[in-house]
Amino acid sequence: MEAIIDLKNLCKSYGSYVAVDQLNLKIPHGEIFGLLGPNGAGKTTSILMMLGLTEPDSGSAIICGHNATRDPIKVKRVVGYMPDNLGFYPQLTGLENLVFMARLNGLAETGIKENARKILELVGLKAASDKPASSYSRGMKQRLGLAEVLIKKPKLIILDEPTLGLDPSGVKEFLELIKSLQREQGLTVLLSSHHLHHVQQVCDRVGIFVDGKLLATGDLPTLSHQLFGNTGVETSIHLTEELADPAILKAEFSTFPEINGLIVNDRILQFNTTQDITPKIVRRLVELGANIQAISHKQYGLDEIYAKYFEKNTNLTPKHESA
Ligand SMILES: Nc1ncnc2c1ncn2[C@@H]1O[C@H](COP(=O)(O)OP(=O)(O)OP(=O)(O)O)[C@@H](O)[C@H]1O
Repeated sequence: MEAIIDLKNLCKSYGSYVAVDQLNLKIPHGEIFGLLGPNGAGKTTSILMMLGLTEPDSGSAIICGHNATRDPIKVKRVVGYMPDNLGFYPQLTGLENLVFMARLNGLAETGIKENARKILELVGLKAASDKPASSYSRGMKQRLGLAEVLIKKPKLIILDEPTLGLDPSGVKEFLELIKSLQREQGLTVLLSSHHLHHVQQVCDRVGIFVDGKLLATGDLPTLSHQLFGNTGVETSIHLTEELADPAILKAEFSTFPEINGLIVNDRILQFNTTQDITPKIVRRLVELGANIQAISHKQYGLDEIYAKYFEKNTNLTPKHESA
């Protein structure tokens, strides 16, 4: 299937500062992709190149089959973009703002208000449609921003830091809305964020973007695998007494294909495994006569993955400062 976003060797510098460095990325139809990176990583610059609003120094951005640099108008027709700094006419109602935006986008006048009302209902603003935008909370403004994006019936929506400034319940609700749009309307979504947990909640795949470089892409297990090898899960088992012969135990567990490592430290057994096989390990230990006192279990999440990438790349971070 043709990729909705197809970026090849995309580069952009501001003077001697490299903001985006050889960005390669394909996003298929129907995916929610999270571009995750700290402030200044180059996320907005990449998005602007995808929209044809900034010209790349080299490389290409093909969006829904159109070259963003050569055909920005065609890209604009099929992509809905929500920037991180939303602006509305405060004295106009939500409905009036939306109708105004629909006209700006050249949408047909027939049924324009009915359609706007439907979209406002879809994003959960039905009750507030006739209230001025100045009375909207941050979360409501984000929803109105999303409504403005959806009214042009885009194939792809690009959301730059959509959860910025929302409280935890606002974040949850907004992300659930995005997910339901993907499910019900088959939308493809690219969202940028520097919040790990937000991205983790909703994205099918994540790209970790640091210092202009896309360091890794994949779903959580894939990223975990790339970073931690096969040691994705750590299970620690505390026994009531020390083992008489740890070598026997090690030999026994060496036959488990999921186990990559076993460290025996007095009464503590630490298993590194490709997947969570805690019940299987416990069963075998009990069969071998071990008395278990406690079990703890840890699966690497996006936090560890993110931290690991930053740890790995701390030597890259000062690049900007030295520019
Ligand atoms: N027009 C510009 N002129 C010079 N430097 C720029 C320009 N636009 C962006 N930059 C620099 O390029 C780098 C990448 O910026 P960009 O806005 O793409 O990052 P970001 O990941 O979106 O971060 P943020 O979340 O802070 O917006 C930053 O260091 C920024 O200062």
